[in-house]
Amino acid sequence: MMRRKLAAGNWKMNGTSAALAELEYLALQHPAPTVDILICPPSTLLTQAAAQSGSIAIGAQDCHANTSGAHTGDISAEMISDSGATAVILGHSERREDHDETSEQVRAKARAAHAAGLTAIICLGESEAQRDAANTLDIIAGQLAISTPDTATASNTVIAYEPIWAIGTGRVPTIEQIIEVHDFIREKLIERFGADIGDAIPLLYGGSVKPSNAAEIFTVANVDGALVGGASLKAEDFSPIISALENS
Ligand SMILES: O=C(CO)COP(=O)(O)O
Repeated sequence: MMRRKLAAGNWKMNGTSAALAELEYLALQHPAPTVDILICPPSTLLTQAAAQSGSIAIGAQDCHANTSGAHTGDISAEMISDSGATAVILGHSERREDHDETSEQVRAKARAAHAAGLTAIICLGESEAQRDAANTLDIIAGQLAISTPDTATASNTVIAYEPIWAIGTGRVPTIEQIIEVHDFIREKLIERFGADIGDAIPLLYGGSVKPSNAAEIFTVANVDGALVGGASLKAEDFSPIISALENS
């Protein structure tokens, strides 16, 4: 099974218009990539980024489940699509934590994203306490089952495994731990969606991915790319991660 490979950068709440120079520089370094490249800047930069990102696709970091209405401060999937972006990160642990987002809400948002023609990147991950209590696979199974809508296909959905304790900490799971969770997610997707779709949905690893560890992480069969935070902010850091994925 040849799955799409994806190097995705999540800028989180970082970047004013000056950061677009990094995007331009990254696009210049990868004019004809052999993997998909996606940058998710803050929503204030979506339109400008999409207009000048060349070979790099642009995504948002959240959307509302409704198409429009009285939801001050929120943006809809249709608005994201209208900006020129093609994807949206949903259910990131920082949103689950900072905004009390539930997996039910993530599923509604993913449905809205699909309806607007966006790729939904659905994030899952256990806390350190949950891992220590040997609950990782239960947590992942629950988040995956509830957060993923029935509208998921191999072309509109990506699942990202991001252990919370590995985000921004410099701590990375062992390769065995990554294999265990990614194989488990793959099995659950095939169980639910059948082999054609379940085997074709790309799975990303996220959490302290750096140029120094990317190649090793990309050796895992069910790792189809990465969702990168800190190391996606500078082209000089993200570029070697893209190259590692291209060479994997
Ligand atoms: O949360 C992440 C990407 O969504 C990972 O962040 P870091 O790469 O900074 O650990």
